[in-house]
Amino acid sequence: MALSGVHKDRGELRIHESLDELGTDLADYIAELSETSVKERGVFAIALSGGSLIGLMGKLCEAPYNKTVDWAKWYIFWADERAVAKNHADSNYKLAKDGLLSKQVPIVPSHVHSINDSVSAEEAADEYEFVIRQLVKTRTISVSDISDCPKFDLILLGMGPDGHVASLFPNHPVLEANDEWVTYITDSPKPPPERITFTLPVINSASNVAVVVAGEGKAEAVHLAIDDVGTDCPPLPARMVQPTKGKLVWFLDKPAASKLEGSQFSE
Ligand SMILES: O=C(O)[C@H](O)[C@@H](O)[C@H](O)[C@H](O)COP(=O)(O)O
Repeated sequence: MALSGVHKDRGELRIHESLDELGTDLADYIAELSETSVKERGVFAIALSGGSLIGLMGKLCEAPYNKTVDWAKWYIFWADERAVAKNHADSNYKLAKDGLLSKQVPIVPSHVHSINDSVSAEEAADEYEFVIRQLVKTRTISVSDISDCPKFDLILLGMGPDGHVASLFPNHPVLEANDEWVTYITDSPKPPPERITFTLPVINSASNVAVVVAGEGKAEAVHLAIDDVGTDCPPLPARMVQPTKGKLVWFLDKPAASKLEGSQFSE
C-alpha cells in the first residue's frame, strides 16, 4: 500500500500503488467483515453499487476467497439501482451478476435482493423498502441503536467525478430525503434518469461504509470530499457520507488521491 492512515474526521484512507493492489486489499477487507459479521450475527448483509466498483471486487471470486468466504450467509442488496430491466446493459444487478454473482461462489439465489424491474421507479423504491423492513424485523439486517434505520453490515459505494454516491447527486433534493429508507429520482444527471437509491440516513447507519474511487478524473472530488475545504460551497454528497457510529474507509488509487492534502492524516 502506498499510504494508509486515519483522517481526523473523514475515516480511514487506504491509498494504493495500483488497481491490482487496491483490488486485493478490498477483497481482504470484505472477506474480514464477512467473517466477523457471520461470527457475530450468523449472516452478512452487504449493499453494492454500480460502476467500476464491481470490477474492483473481482478478486473475491478467486482463490482463496472463493473457498474461504461463507457465501451462503451473504444477503445482497443494492445501495442504488437504475430503473431498467434486469437484463439491460445499464442494470447494476446485471453488472454484479455478470461480474460476481454468477462466478463460482455459492451465493443463495433467494438471498439476492434486487429491485422489481417491472414497475415504476417510485413503486420499485417502495417495494424495496418494504422488503428491507421485513428483513430488519427478522434481524437478517440489523437495526440501528439510535434510529429505526437498517444497519447494513457493509455498504459499498463508488463516487462519480461530480462527487455523487449511490444515486445521491449534488444539489439534488434527494439529499434531503430523511423519512424514507429507499427513495427514487427521475432526473438523474447521469443516465439513465430513473433510479432508486438508499437515502443518506440509511447509508450513515451502516456498521461499515467503504467508498472505492480510482482514477485522476476523481481527484478533485476526492479532495472536496475529504479535505477541510470550508463551508462556502454545499458539501458534495460523498462528504455527507458520515457514518454515525459505523466505520468509514476510503479505498483510493494514487491518481484519485493526488489532490489530497496529505498532512491531514496520520499513518
Ligand atoms: O448507479 C450508478 O451510477 C452507480 O452506483 C454510481 O453511484 C457509481 O458508483 C459512481 O458513478 C461511480 O462509478 P464509476 O466508478 O464507474 O466511475
